Order: sequence, then C-alpha cells, then structure tokens
Amino acid sequence: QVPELEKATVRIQQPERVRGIIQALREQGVAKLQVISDFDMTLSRFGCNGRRCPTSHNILDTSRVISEDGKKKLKDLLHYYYPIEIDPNRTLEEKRPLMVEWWTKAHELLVQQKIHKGDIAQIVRESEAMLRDGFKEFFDQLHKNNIPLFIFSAGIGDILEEIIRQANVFYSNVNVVSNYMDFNDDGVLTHFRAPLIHTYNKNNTVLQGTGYFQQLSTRTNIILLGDSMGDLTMADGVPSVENILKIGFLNDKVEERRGKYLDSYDIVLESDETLDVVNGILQYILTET
Ligand SMILES: Nc1ccn([C@@H]2O[C@H](COP(=O)(O)O)[C@@H](O)[C@H]2O)c(=O)n1
Repeated sequence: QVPELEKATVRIQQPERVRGIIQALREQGVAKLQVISDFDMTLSRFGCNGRRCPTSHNILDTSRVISEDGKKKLKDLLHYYYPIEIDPNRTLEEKRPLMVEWWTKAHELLVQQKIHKGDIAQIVRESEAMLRDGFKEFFDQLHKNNIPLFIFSAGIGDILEEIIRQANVFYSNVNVVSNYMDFNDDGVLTHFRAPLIHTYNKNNTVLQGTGYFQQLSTRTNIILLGDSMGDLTMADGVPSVENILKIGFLNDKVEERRGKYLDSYDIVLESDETLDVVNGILQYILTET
C-alpha cells in the first residue's frame, strides 16, 4: 500500500486498522480530507547537527533581543517545566495547571523585553529553525490538491508563521491557531493574545468563535499529526468525523513513552526527522483509484 510504512522508524500497534483507515481516506476522495497538525517538533525538526532544534519559543528566548538575565530565567523555566511536560508518569490533570504556569511566566518575561515586531523576521533568519525533511513536498501536495492544513500550535504564532513564510510554503490553504503577540503603535510587544494555548488544552475550548472547523464541515476525513499526548485532542472540534488517522512523532524519551504512544496514535514514528511517511501516505491517498 505505502512503501514508506516499512521504514525502521515506523511502529504500528494495529496494522489492519491502519490499512483500513488509509484505504477509506483514499476511496472517499480528496474533497473530504483535511490535515490538522501541531508545529513545534512535528512540522519542525527535533534534532539537527547532534543538538536539539529550537521550538518557536526557544527561537525568541535565545535571540539577541533578549537580555542575558532574561535568557537565563527563560532557560531555567524550560529546565524546570519541560521534564514535567513529557513525564509519562503524571496525569494530564496534574500537568495542565503547571503548563499554564510555565507559559504565563515565559510570556511575562518576554513582554518585559520590549521586543519589536520589526525584529521578528531577522530573529527567525538568524535562528537554527528547521522544518522536517520533505516539508516542501508536504506543503506543496496539500496546496496543489486544495487540502486545508490547520496548524494548531502552543508555540508562538508570529514566529512559526515567519518560519513557514521564509521557507516559501505559507500557502493560502494554511491556517494557524497559536499564541500571537500584540504590539503597540510603536511596534513594541505589549502582551500575548488570549486564550493562552499550552500543550494540554489544544482542543475546542480554545477554538470557540473561530468557526474554522464549522466552515470545513464537509471535510470529515482527517490526518492528524502531533508529537505529544496533548495533540491527540486537536480534532475534537471537527463535526462528524468519519475517518481519522493519527500519526505521532515520538522524539524524546522513546523507550519510556513508546507504550502510551502506541496505544494512542495509529502510526508512531520514532526518532524520524522526516515527513517521508506522511508524504507517502498522502501520495497514496491522492493517487486516483
Ligand atoms: N516557554 C516555552 C513554552 C513551551 N515550549 C515548548 O514549545 C512546544 C510548543 O507546544 P506544541 O504542543 O505546539 O508543540 C512545547 O512542546 C514546549 O516544550 C518552549 O520551548 N518554551
């Protein structure tokens, strides 16, 4: 069916079920399909040159516009809260208030830095931001076939939009919901817009009023791409889902988290920095039967 599913990075708990979903997505046609994806560490790479790639938050946190003291405080927050975010032994209920705490403290620190809107493009250009290998084929295929791509991110919207723009793939079929910055008349950051989106509230509660999924009510077949347990609820607001294929990138603490990921995602991609499998599935679905 899809040769890329034979890659060594691919793990599937229920291969027959997965085959059935992919077949249904193909037979029911492209007009019914939409893709819902996380951004950081899902469309962007987790590792590059033997090091961690930056998230959209990290890009800003480590940039030249942040004071040394600000950088240290933001790094301390990361070192304290990131292990909690990915801890397989804590429940989502335990994690949620702690994630609100992390994002709130980080956003407050960023606001203190008097960041200029006009600096964002250069900050991204100077960063080590990298989209996964195969990103161009992914964005191009979706655009060419008029398939909506909804990027639902707990990162920083202004930064991730700039990454996609600089990669020349910010097409008209791409919509982003994320944490956006607001600037005053002088172009200085004053606050982050509500609602605050963190790893574990990526669901309909933060999409109220956007009407996004309602406009796409005929797109009842979904490919969902994520890298955390929080990403599994990204499609909860879609009315009358017929088929959903959940693909999860397992980037970190692979051994510890494998079981949970296999129980929750249809396809798990372990330490795979590419979009090869996703592109292979899309190609198969888009081939006329
Ligand atoms: N101050 C922060 C807050 C969060 N992060 C990381 O960004 C990721 C964004 O979340 P997604 O669910 O959209 O991928 C998240 O995984 C946090 O680890 C950060 O780096 N700094």
